[in-house]
Amino acid sequence: MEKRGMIDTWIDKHRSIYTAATRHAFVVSIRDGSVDLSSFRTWLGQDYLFVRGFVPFVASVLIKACKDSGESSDMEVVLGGLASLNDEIEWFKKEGTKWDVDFSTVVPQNANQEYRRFLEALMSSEVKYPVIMTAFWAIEAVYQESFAHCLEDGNKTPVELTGACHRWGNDGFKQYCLSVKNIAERCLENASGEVLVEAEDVLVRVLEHEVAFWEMSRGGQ
Ligand SMILES: Cc1ncc(CNC=O)c(N)n1
Repeated sequence: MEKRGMIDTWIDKHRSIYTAATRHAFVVSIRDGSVDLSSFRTWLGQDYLFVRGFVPFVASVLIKACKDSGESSDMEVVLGGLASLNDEIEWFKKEGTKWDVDFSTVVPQNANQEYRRFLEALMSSEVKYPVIMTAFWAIEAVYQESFAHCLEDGNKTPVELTGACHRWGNDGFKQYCLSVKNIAERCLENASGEVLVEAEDVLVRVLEHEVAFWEMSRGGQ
């Protein structure tokens, strides 16, 4: 049995926003096959821009893992995540071609810009390792939970969208998210009350940004 840590406690406490982030109408529409392709194209273009901004964020997590973590394996987990972003960017480019989305003309919407500004603030050297690890876990876990849902039994996910769902919904990504969660939990066990307050706040804010991010797909432009 997995030990219950702070993160599970916080997820229970903030269950409604967690569900809003992991079962958004856009994700549910992929799963039930009713998805509007212009929404998917909007998400694809916005997420490509997001992921480009996520790379320096993960790089800053990597630096903290090297400097502030007492465990040498933390660095390897984060490095694995950074390496998979390399494949991910290539994947986005192929999808862009497939769906006729020209990334060079995509304009970041407000929710995207705000999310990226939030990530930039977290990249400061002042932000404590347990706090950035909690944020990192939440960002990855929302995509893992959302896209895994599109592949669960009974799905009617359109075959041309299963590539996206497998990217984040596969078992390897699930295991990787668990590794990040275990790192975060270990750090939180030894954190001060002040750091715990900060980590919980950052967790909720990630979930809010993720909801706002999915919401952009409604615009469908
Ligand atoms: C808005 C958002 N959140 C999380 C992820 C998943 N991490 C890397 O790909 C993502 N692609 N986009």
